[in-house]
Amino acid sequence: MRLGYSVETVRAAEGELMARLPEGALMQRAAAGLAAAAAGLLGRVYGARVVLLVGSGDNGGDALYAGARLVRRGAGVSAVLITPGRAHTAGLAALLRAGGRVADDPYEVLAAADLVLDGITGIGGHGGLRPDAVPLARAAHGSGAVVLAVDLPSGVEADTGEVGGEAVRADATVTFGAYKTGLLIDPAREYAGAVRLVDIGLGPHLPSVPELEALQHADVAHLLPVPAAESDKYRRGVVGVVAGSARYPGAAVLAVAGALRGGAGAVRYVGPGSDAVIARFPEALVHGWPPSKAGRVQAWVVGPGLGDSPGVDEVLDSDVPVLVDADGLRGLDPAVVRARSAPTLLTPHAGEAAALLGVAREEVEGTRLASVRALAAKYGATVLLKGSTTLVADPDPRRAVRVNPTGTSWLATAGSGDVLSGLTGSLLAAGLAPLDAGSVGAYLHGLAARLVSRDAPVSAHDVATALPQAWRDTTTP
Ligand SMILES: NC(=O)C1=CN([C@@H]2O[C@H](COP(=O)(O)OP(=O)(O)OC[C@H]3O[C@@H](n4cnc5c(N)ncnc54)[C@H](OP(=O)(O)O)[C@@H]3O)[C@@H](O)[C@H]2O)[C@@H](O)CC1
Ligand SMILES: [K+]
Repeated sequence: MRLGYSVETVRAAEGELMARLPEGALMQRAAAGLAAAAAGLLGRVYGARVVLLVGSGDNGGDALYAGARLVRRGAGVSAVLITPGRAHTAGLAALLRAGGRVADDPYEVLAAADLVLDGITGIGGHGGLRPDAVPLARAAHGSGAVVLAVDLPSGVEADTGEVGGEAVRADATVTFGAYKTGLLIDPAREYAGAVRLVDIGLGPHLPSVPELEALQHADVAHLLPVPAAESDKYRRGVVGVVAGSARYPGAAVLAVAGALRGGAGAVRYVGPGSDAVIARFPEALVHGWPPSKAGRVQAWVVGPGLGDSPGVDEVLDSDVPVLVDADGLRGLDPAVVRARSAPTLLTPHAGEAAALLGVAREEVEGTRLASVRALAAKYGATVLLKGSTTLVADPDPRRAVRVNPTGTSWLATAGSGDVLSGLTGSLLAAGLAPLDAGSVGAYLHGLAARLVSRDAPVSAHDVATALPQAWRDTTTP
């Protein structure tokens, strides 16, 4: 599991650790890790041209000390001081002592740089880059040099992943002690490039529950349902799907395609897409209206391609977990969801989430973490917010929000959400808790898309077909 922490949590842990160490020791650990990563990116340090963008805080201090280490290995290092006279005093002295220099013309050194260390702001920065830093960040980006962000790309919000104004676009980021939540969430995640964590000994001082969790293969393998020897299809779980309409029969087929590959022992389908479903999947059990007469299920999926067809009220009336997606979310009443005796999992994209919250879509896209938490609180439900970084929030605000690391922009394709609904509903029926079902579903779905896409467009059908391979990949050590 990759864990993300808020600035407040990181600062508290740093404070505890710093109290036990000699002054400056923590910054030296950070600078050593940063210099090693910089050397790795450069390949050959001797003779390389390195530029440090140095802000007025400790983030600039890290860059200056790392710069001093690179000078000692033969690099030519120039510091660009964003606010001259306010750079980290001891760090600047160390750089100059080692043989580094302060740049006379920032744009000249940037144009010739092999590597730029972005030490303008770290966890102390707010509100995007200030105007004096903006042209320098742009020049770094346009220079052809590798841009390595110190702790965070300067200008992104460390806690939320929001990017309020301009920010540094990094090729890679070295972050200290713990992932900051913003590094795992778009849009900031995109600005960070490849993120490497440098251990500075913070671990024992961090709380056991982070703000954010990203599952990795081993976590998913641990959560996936495995049938016992004596399992029959009913014990493995039966998932019911209410989806599709005369207008969108394909949504029914795709939701069932996902459900058949999510570990449940059987899939029941109820709705106007029966003919299409049975023609494609003879193994599905199709039933006439209403869902309550379809026989026992352990979880329902309702909504994909439903149009104005009924189904949501009937399914929410049941006493088993329900996943509500797409058309099922339209006008969904929080009181009805809150009154349910079994868990509910909502799976909106940003537009649907915006409608449920009564805000603009852009607001949800720019504040994904706050939005998913707000929806989970409003509905008393688990919420999976689909998008460039899919987030899953539990209704209990003390639980960490899960962030999906396997997404790919090729997944933004018609019908892929229907596959995800079916898959995740199937995991619910197989007995996973909603937070686990949502995060494991998103993980497998993203991985399946990557497997079939390999940087080319994919169809939702392809994604469903690749799910068994994604499952196998996560469970094969
Ligand atoms: N604590 C530790 O143990 C360790 C911390 N470490 C490192 O320290 C970093 C945190 O350092 P920090 O707290 O000094 O804040 P930091 O991110 O440098 O920025 C604050 C300065 O930036 C300025 N500024 C603010 N907004 C701005 C903007 N939009 N655009 C431009 N400038 C802006 C603001 O200026 P002011 O408002 O005062 O004018 C203020 O002076 C952390 O990320 C990690 O790298 C590591 O060494 C490991 C040990
Ligand atoms: K930075």
